[in-house]
Amino acid sequence: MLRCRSAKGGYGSTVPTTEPAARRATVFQVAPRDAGHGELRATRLQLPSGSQDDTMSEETMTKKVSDLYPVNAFLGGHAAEIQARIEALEKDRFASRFWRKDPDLWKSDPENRKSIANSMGWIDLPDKISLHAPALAEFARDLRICRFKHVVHMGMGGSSLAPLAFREIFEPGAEGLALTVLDSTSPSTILEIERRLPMAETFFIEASKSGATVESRSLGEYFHARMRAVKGKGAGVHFAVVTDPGSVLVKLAEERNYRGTFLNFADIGGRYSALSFFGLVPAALMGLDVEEILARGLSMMEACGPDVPVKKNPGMTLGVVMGEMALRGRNKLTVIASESLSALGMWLEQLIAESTGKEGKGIVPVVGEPLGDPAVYDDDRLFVVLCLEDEVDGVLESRIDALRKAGHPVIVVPMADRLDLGREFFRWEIATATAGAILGINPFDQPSVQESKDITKRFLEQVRDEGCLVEGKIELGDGPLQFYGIAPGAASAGQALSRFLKGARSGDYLAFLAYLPEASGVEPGLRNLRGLVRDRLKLATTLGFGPRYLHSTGQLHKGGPNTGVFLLITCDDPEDAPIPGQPYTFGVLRRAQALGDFEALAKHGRRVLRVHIAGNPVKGLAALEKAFREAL
Ligand SMILES: O=P(O)(O)OC[C@H]1O[C@H](O)[C@H](O)[C@@H](O)[C@@H]1O
Repeated sequence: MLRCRSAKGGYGSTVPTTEPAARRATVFQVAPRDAGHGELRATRLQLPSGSQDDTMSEETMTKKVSDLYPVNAFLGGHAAEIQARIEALEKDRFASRFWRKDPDLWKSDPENRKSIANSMGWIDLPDKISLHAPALAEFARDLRICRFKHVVHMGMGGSSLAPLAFREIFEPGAEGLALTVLDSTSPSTILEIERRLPMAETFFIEASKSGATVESRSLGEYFHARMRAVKGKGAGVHFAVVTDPGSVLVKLAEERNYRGTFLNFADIGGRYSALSFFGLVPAALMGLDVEEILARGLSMMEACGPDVPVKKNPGMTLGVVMGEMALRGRNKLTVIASESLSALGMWLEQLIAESTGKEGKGIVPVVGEPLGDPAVYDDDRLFVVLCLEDEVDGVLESRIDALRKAGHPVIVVPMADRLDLGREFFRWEIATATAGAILGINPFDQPSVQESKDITKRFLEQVRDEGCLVEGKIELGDGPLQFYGIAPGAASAGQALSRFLKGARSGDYLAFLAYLPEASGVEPGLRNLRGLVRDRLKLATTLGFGPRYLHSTGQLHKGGPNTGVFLLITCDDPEDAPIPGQPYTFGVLRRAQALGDFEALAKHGRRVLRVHIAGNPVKGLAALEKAFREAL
């Protein structure tokens, strides 16, 4: 339902002063649908309450039941177990119960049953949200008419990773706005965006299901204050929120006359929200073909329907493979994504890690690790190849073939084109929820995420009370590297790392938790470290930039199996930015988040070491690589 209301503030102020008078008049014509005063038209898009409906219409589900989406799977000797599991699920009427949102497929205690029943609003999203695609296109058209050129999407985890995938995988449409996704508290990232984008032509989306996430709230306040400095009371026309009904953002948007309020379904968790307003609003503003993306999602939804046998269900069979492989020790789901699809890997990482990493169980997604020869991998891997059909070349094929020949299971998921992203979002959501049932966990909650947040809050209160963060004592300094939390007796960086890595066993993974700028030179430096550890120790490696990973793999790190070895890397911020209304800056917030997670990991008995880089992070990473070479 699209509801228009008028609000004070004027389009006039959003139009560059060079705007021809005729165009300005057109802008004003868009506005007065209800009030007729040439005032700002605010959009409020609310999804129908039918979201809680348990039943799919006959028509929807029988239209095109198909098994058109097979994955090409080599099961590395596990075909019999997988077949047996498929038969067991069939006997248990898994598919029809799944579509009836039966919580007992996962958990039977009252608390989990309630949480699961309230989290399955995503299963028919491609169908029920497609009604709203024209309204999204209209919203995007209004922004174009008002001469907006850029959109900044601010959100964390499930509220930003699908937009990031759209941003990285697609070129903006011919008339689309250029999308920037901001999911960081790094001062240099924030200031770079502020310097790069002309405020008068920039539109901001604050996306948060809860409306309470500290990063998104701080970013929203920062850029609203900046816009007010430029536009005064007219700042609101540059903003929209995507959130759940009743969140503080709804009220805020009303008070500040924001241009748009997109109310999502409350029964969809962040990581299952790609095809809801959280993913689709930025996609529409980029000028993407949202209707076609949803049509692809719908075709997968139908192929995964309640009447399709599990063995022909492209989402559930994938989930069975993921779950069964994990139970058999192959729980490092290693994504080999072609360059153009690498951002899909980041979305998948959150979906899989946060959904399955709990109760000491979990599937560890390994994304962005350089592809190696079969000999550098332990037998804890399940490989998944994500590629566009026309990107599969002889080199990739022969490398995949080598993995198969060495006995590693490999699944190839080809996409006909980029629009198939709609299809894959849906397939992997079904697959992950199915794998969750096999592992016997609730795939829709994230009980361990709060702990780091609580400790971070304690550090920030310390700043409020004492004026600064207390970081603990540097236990070893070696050139630009300063170590915290090392085993006693180490006299050099190499020795500190050697002692730290000594206990790493087959089946463990090394996670690099980088509170570093995502600037040129940093990522290659970290990539080198990953390659080194993987090749020398045969350990799976992961990389997360802080604070993004807290909302992605953070749950798995603390709630999953105690097989992670964590190297947390911080560095100095060369510049900083204030957070309106707070006694601390973005730089302090980010450091408090790093310290909060370090403490939470230690509390869970995880093996964790912190190294701080003094000065240039690229040089620091080079020193770290040298130390790793000494240690391994
Ligand atoms: O959308 P929000 O309420 O701001 O939540 C953003 C993120 O916050 C937490 O970290 C959760 O673990 C994520 O699942 C969620 O996506």
